[in-house]
Amino acid sequence: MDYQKHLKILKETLEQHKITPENLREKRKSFKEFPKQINNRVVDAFQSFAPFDRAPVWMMRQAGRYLPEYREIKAEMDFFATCQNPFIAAEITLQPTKQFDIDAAIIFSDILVLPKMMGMEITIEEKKGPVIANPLVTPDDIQKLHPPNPEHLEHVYDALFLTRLALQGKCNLIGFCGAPWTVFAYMVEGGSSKLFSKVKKWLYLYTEGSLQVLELLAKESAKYLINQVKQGGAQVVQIFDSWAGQIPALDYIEFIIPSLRILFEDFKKECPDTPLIMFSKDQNDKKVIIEFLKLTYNDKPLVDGFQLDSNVSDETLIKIIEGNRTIQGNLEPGVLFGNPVIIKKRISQMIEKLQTTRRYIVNLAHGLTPDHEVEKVRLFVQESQRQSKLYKAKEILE
Ligand SMILES: Cc1c2[nH]c(c1CCC(=O)O)Cc1[nH]c(c(CCC(=O)O)c1C)Cc1[nH]c(c(CCC(=O)O)c1C)Cc1[nH]c(c(C)c1CCC(=O)O)C2
Repeated sequence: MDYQKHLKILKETLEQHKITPENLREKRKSFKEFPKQINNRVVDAFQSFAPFDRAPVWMMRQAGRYLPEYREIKAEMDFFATCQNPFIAAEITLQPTKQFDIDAAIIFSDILVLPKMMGMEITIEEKKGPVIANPLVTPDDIQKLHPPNPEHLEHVYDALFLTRLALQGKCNLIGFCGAPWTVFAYMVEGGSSKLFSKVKKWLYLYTEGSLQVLELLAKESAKYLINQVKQGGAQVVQIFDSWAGQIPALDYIEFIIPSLRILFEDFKKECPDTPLIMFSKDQNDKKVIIEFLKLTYNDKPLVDGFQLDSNVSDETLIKIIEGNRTIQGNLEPGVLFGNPVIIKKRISQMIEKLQTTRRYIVNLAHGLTPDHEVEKVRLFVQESQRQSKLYKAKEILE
């Protein structure tokens, strides 16, 4: 397949830097300095005193099937093939930055890329989502897992590098990985699940084996994120714990946070200045946030910001603000199915509530889905920026 014809946004960058499939790796490894950062709003949202005109805006799953230009590529390529081709992955990452005036690009990849490289056989099937052919059934299966061959993840760093070059400093670049618990849940359930009974059986019956896998994933995820920053040029990282809400806060604190702590600490030892955002979806209990706030390394926070879903309580919000951490979120993406009146109203309410802190990044409560409309997404971006500016101006007048 001639994938090169799909490289529309990236074309100019490739020509300018004379990058070809043959020399990409070598160019990246010998590269010195990325273009100067013109828009640093997302990184600045982690510093209380950075200059501020409005809150930054980006959206989870901003690259994906709701964009016709993504569907065009996807019609010809398998999902993991798009992730593994750094040119295509960079092109798809850039697509939403052409459509909307967003302040960050998040690298096009998937949380399942890492377990795929650790021995899990994963495909993404239409309508079903991820399907794993060799799930972990009993603790004996842990032997099937192996650390990823570092070579096999280089394509992700290549894609980040190409994207960072092409962005020309016009917005920040975010790297990511799945949280150990969520990745483990896929590895055991064999795909998406409603009940999560298999992974719960592991956690409560095969506890030792579960903790062993969680720790292995934590260590490998940290290395992966460090490389996304140091090799690829990611400026912020986010950890997606999509299934955090499947177990009670008590168990999350006892069984899950210790592995996250390993991940955070390993990462921060190598990348102390790169902001880290944690997304523990549907796990907004104040007790969990307090545990995260307690985690430090060299007296510096391990978690710099929290991606929040729409159910967050005022008590939890106050803890985060008092802890001087950044808030990201949290408009229910379903609101964007509504008419402009309700969309604008909900954005206004979100900003009134969350922009009370300088450390705020506008986002959704979870990802965009294939049924979102490009024009409504555009309205979200534009209206969030407009209202954020107005809110800031009002604050100055008061
Ligand atoms: C749980 C999870 C996964 N992947 C991810 C999560 C955590 C966030 C969340 O809770 O949504 C994270 C993810 N997946 C993808 C990104 C890319 C960057 C972005 O635009 O945000 C990110 C950040 C691309 C993708 N990952 C996937 C797609 C759809 C693949 C396709 O085009 O067919 C995309 C664009 C596949 C995937 N991958 C996964 C699922 C459940 C699916 C199927 C969902 C679907 O079909 O929409 C696992």
